[in-house]
Amino acid sequence: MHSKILILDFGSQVTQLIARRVREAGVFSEVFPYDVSDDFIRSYGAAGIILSGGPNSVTEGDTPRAPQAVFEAGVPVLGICYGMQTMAEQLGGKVEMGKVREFGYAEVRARGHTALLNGISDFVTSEGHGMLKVWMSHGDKIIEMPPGFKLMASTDNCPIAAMANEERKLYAVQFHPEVTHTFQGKAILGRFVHEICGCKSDWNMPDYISEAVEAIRKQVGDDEVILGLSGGVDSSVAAALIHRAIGDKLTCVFVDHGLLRLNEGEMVMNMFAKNLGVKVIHVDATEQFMGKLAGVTDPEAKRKIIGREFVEVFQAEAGKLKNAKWLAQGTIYPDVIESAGKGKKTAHTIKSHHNVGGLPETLNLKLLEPLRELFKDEVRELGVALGLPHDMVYRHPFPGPGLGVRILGEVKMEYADLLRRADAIFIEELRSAVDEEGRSWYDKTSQAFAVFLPVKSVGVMGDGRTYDYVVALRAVQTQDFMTAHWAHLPHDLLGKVSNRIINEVRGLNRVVYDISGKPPATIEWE
Ligand SMILES: Nc1ncnc2c1ncn2[C@@H]1O[C@H](COP(=O)(O)OP(=O)(O)OP(=O)(O)O)[C@@H](O)[C@H]1O
Ligand SMILES: O=c1[nH]c(=O)c2[nH+]cn([C@@H]3O[C@H](COP(=O)(O)O)[C@@H](O)[C@H]3O)c2[nH]1
Ligand SMILES: NC(=O)CC[C@H](N)C(=O)O
Ligand SMILES: [Mg+2]
Repeated sequence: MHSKILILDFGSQVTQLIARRVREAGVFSEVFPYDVSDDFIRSYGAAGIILSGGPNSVTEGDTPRAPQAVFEAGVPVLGICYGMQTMAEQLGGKVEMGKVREFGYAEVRARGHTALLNGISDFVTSEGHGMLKVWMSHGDKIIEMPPGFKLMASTDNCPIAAMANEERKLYAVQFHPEVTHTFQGKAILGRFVHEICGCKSDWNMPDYISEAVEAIRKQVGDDEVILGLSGGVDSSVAAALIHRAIGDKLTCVFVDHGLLRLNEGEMVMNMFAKNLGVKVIHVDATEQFMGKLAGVTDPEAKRKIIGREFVEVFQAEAGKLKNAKWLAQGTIYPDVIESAGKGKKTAHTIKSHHNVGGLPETLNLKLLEPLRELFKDEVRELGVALGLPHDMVYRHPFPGPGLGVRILGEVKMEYADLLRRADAIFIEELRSAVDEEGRSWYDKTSQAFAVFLPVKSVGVMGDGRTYDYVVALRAVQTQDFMTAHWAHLPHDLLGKVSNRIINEVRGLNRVVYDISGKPPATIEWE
C-alpha cells in the first residue's frame, strides 16, 4: 500500500489542483468534503491532510470548520487560505474581515526557517530577505496566531501570510501554492508531502489504472453498464478503462443528435471498430433533438434540453438490455466544477455542462464516472497508458451539445449544415499548416472551431450584392481548459481559411476571428 494525502474541500474553485499537484509529486491523494466525521479522519490512514480554500468567511457564524480530529490525528496538516483561517480560528487564534481584499499577484517575505519553506525563494532582496512570488485570493486575514505557532511569511497587507507549529507539524499559508501563478507552489507542496509527511514518490498512471479497475468492479458488481460514447477523448478513455474492468458487460451508445461535425458519425464508428473491442450502438436521434430544440434560444435552456434528451436515449437503450443499471460518462473535473450543481454547496455555476448540470432529476440509472477527478491532460496520459492510439487521445475536445452551443440562439438544420462545412474547412487548414518541425497548427492549439452567428451582413461577390450569415473562428491554447489564451494564428492561415469558407460555402459571406481569453470569455460561445 502506498501512502496517501487526504484533501478536505471547503469549496474552492481550485481544490482539484491541490490533488493534482500532489499526484504530480508522485503521491496518491483524494478529495473529500470538509464535513467528514472525526471517525473517518482517524480511520482513513492519511500521511498528511490538506485543508483547501473556500468562499466562506470564518468570521461569520455557521461557516464550515474542519473536523477537530484533523488537528489531533498526529499527522501533518497544511491549511491553504480558508483552510489556514479555519485552522487559526479552531486552535485559538483570531481572524478578522480585512479592509482590503488581496486578489492576484503578491510578493511574500519568507521568515524564519521552517521545514515547509526551507531553501525556497524566488529572489533575495538587498537586505537579504528571501521572497516568494505568489497568488493570493482573500479578504479575511489572521490577526493573531494560535498559541505555539510561529510566523512563516508576511506581506505588507497581510502580516501573517503563513504560520507553523512545527512541533505538531501544523502548517498554514494564506496564498495558493496549488496554482501555477505561485512560482514555487509545486516545490512547496512537494516539500509538504515528501519532507514533512514522509511520503515516497510511489504513485503513477499504471497504479491508477489498476486501482480504478478494482474500484469499478467493486462498484458495479455483476450489473451491465451503458456508456455514452462521443468519440471524444474522455468517453473513449472511460470506455477503455471500464472495458478493461468489466469486458462485455459494457455497451457503448453513440448518439447522433444532428449536431455533430462533418462526417463525424462514420468516423467515430470506424475508429471504434478498428481500435477497441467494445460493443457500440449508433443511435440516430436527429429528429428527436431538433424537434425539442425548435424555437429555443436561451443557452442554458438549450443545454438542459440536450442533456435531457441524451438521457432519454441512454435510458431507452438501457431498457433493451437485460441488466443495465449504470450509465457511464466521460465526465472530467472541469465539467464538474463549472457546472457546480449537485453535491457542491459552495462553488458557483458558470455553465451547465450537458453531462453534469444538464442531467434530469429522474435518471433511473446510477452514474459511473471514473474520470470525474481528473484534468484533461491527466485523462490523455491515462489514455496513452491504456494503449489508445495517439490520434484518438490528442483530438481536440468537442462538447456533448455539439454544434448546438456553437449556433448562437435558435438551432436550425440550415445553420448546422453551413457551420459543419465552415468548421471542416478551418480544421482541414489547421491540420495542413505544418511548421519546420512537422507540427501542425491543429497540434499547436488545444481547441479550434467555427461558430455560427445568426446575423446577416452585406457583401459583394461576382459584382452582385450578397446578404449572408457570419461565422466566427475560435482557436485557443490551454493546459487544463480552466483558463485559455486565444491562439495567435498566422494571418496568412486565417486569410486562407476565410477565403475558402466564403468561396466554398454558399450562404456565408463574412468570417471573423475571436480574440478573447478565458476568463473573461469562455471557450465555447454559449
Ligand atoms: N454524441 C454523444 N453520444 C453519446 N454520449 C455523448 C455524446 N456526446 C457526449 N457524450 C457523453 O458526454 C460526456 C461529456 O462530453 P465531453 O465532450 O465533455 O467528453 P468527450 O466527448 O468524451 O471528450 P472530449 O472532451 O474530448 O470531446 C462524454 O464523455 C460522453 O459520455
Ligand atoms: O461535454 C461537454 N459538455 C458541455 O456541455 C460543454 N460545454 C463546454 N464544454 C467544453 O469544455 C471546455 C471548457 O469550455 P468553456 O470554456 O466553454 O466552459 C471546452 O473544451 C468546451 O468545448 C463542454 N463539454
Ligand atoms: N480563497 C479563499 O480561501 C478565501 C477565504 C475567505 N473567503 C477570504 O476571503 O479570506
Ligand atoms: Mg466531446
